[in-house]
Amino acid sequence: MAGDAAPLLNLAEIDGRGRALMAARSLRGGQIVLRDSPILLYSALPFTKQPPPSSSSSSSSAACYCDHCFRILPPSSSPPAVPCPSCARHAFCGPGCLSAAAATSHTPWVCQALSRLAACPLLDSQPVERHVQARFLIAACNLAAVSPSDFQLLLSLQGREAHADDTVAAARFLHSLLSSDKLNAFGLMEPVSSRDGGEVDGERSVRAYGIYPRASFSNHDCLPNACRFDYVDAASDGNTDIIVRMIHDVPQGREICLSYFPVNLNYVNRQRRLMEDYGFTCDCDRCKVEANWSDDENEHDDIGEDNDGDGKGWMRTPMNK
Ligand SMILES: C[S@@+](CC[C@H](N)C(=O)[O-])C[C@H]1O[C@@H](n2cnc3c(N)ncnc32)[C@H](O)[C@@H]1O
Repeated sequence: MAGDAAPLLNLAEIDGRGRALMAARSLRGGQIVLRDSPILLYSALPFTKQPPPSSSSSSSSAACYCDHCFRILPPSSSPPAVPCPSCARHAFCGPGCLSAAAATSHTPWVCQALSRLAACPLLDSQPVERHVQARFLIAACNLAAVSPSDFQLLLSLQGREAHADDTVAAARFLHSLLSSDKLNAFGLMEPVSSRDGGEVDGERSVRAYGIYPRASFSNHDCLPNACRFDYVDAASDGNTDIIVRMIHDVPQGREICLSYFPVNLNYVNRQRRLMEDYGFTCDCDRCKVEANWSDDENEHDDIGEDNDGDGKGWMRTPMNK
């Protein structure tokens, strides 16, 4: 992409689909075509009234994550996790993440905002999705303060520039931020073994969401030609980058698509999810075929395992994507 001497991907505008990633030259199956770093990361976990159990004393089977790099904190971590000195609610995998967080993702303002929200009695009646949206808004407002250029980039993903001069602009701004959360976030999945075998309601759950400015341009296809991977727990110093790898060869000029959820969903569930979460009807080659299947065939249970994951399921691993 941008900045490479001979880019593998370029950006194009496609009628009815908006911006899209295209193969700038022929690409091979297995080839890594994009590495991307997040401009924003936020926890996917609901707020709880109690501080999370400390990593050394926990007997809970639920996993705890570093609140900066989102690596798993092992139950008896050595060296132990470092709690935030102000709130003690948030923990970091080491002094490096603690000091990086204090300057970026867990500034004193974020710390106070999260603590106030956690103490808010109204929160109990809210669905997890609202908790996550609140986390996103706090992280996004903080980004505006700590990295205005990344904040502008975040807004540009929704095709809007920031105008904070009047009420309408402010409302648009908030709307665009919340849409951005829904449309552009990639889920970093919990490890397979962290909760009851890693499956919640049949799908792996998400530990954190990230906004990846270049990968965000990937459109959806129910039979994708690329998939994305993360390696959050693999690096000893934390790694929240994602990579996009080709599933098979494609010629120059072909659009590069991910699936926004597990590919094993049936036609009806895929269409429902795409309309509810992303606001479009999919007319990919697979949907054209499956649209003609009998009701019986289309309403069978989704089959197989969620074999990768991104909250939006597996291939694209943006929000739930
Ligand atoms: C993460 S964004 C992808 C980039 C987007 N096209 C853009 O211009 O910013 C997701 C949005 O892209 C559009 N989109 C993605 N896949 C599509 C598809 N297969 N058909 C139509 N629109 C699609 C939808 O508007 C969706 O909400």
